[in-house]
Amino acid sequence: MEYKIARIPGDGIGPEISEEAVRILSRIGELYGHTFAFTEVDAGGVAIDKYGDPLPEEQLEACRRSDAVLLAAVGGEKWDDLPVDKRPEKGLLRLRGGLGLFANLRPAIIYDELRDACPLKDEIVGTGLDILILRELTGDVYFGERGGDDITYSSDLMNYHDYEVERIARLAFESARKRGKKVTSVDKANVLATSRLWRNTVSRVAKDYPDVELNHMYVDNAAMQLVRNPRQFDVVVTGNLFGDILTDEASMITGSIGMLPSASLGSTKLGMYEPIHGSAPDIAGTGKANPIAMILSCAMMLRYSFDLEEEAQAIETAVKAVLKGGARTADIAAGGKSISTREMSDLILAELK
Ligand SMILES: NC(=O)c1ccc[n+]([C@@H]2O[C@H](COP(=O)([O-])OP(=O)(O)OC[C@H]3O[C@@H](n4cnc5c(N)ncnc54)[C@H](O)[C@@H]3O)[C@@H](O)[C@H]2O)c1
Ligand SMILES: CC(C)[C@H](C(=O)O)[C@@H](O)C(=O)O
Ligand SMILES: [Mg+2]
Repeated sequence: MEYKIARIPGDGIGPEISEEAVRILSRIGELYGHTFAFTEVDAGGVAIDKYGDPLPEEQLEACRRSDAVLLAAVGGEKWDDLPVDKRPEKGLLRLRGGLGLFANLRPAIIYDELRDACPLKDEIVGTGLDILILRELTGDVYFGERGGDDITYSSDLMNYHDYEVERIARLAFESARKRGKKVTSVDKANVLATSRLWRNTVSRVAKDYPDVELNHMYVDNAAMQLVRNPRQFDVVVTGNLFGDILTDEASMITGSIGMLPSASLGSTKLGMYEPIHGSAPDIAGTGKANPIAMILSCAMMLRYSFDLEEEAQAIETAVKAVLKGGARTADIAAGGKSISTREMSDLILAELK
């Protein structure tokens, strides 16, 4: 069967890790008899340089015509002086909004093999820590009206509708049913009206899931609890901005931001898959980038957009085996010997037999 993938290499380390994703998927295709047909799509800084727009309409259309989108990362210092609506990151937001991808799944899983890179090793290594953070992705302050001049006054409107909260809350309860049967909803309902709406809506939806335990937590406390006792969490559901921040934190308690994949889903099978990290301009071109978050994002794509569970697990098993064998990129080497981006993906490829 042929699967059409829109591939967005983007900026910084993006093209480097995106290339590794193609190698891994091509091997999966050979092994299991699938064809992955890639169309390269320009988005982010590279598209600003080429077309003066971080996501020209025809690039978005190419994504719409695909079965899934594989995005590496966008952004970088070169475009840092641009106003928010013209920046590379705006291209990413337009992709998420334009494709209707309201649910961002960010699994934070502990790899016991990474013990030395894990700052909470004594608390969580060997405990099977597995948190699923569900981040609402097409609402909140990211998509609200903006105003001002960036110098004397500026504003970003934070807003949510009940239906936007309801659909992500339902996904959280459905996911929890298949896992640890616990949902923690994170908000700032002691201060924000949007969080009052969030909390009321999640509580209402919870009535349809009496078998799932629900607790509410303020975001500042959640940030602290993630470090103090991450094992209390099963599924975490939260808004766009809080989810952005908490997932970077969650990645670090499990070892490195270079390890965390994500799936952005909507109401159709067309999803977008991307590592949670950015374009890492500080290591771009050095061969130091960890390709694992990108490679695990491919596994999520196989699972959620293509229903290829066995193939998804083959990638995940190969990654685990390589980590078990001791291979480390610099971010997970804990000061020890490290290998390059290409060497890491060569090892993962070799495990895919
Ligand atoms: N999805 C995306 O495209 C995305 C996500 C986050 C940030 N960004 C953009 O990326 C640019 C840089 O942002 P930032 O520096 O705040 O965050 P970043 O995630 O790019 O980097 C933060 C730190 O983590 C390291 N890091 C990130 N990914 C790594 C990997 N795969 N392997 C090893 N180390 C890795 C970097 O070297 C850096 O020290 C900004 O323009 C930002 O807007 C894009
Ligand atoms: C680059 C930026 C727009 C993006 C976000 O804030 O959603 C990133 O930080 C992420 O986590 O995917
Ligand atoms: Mg982020």
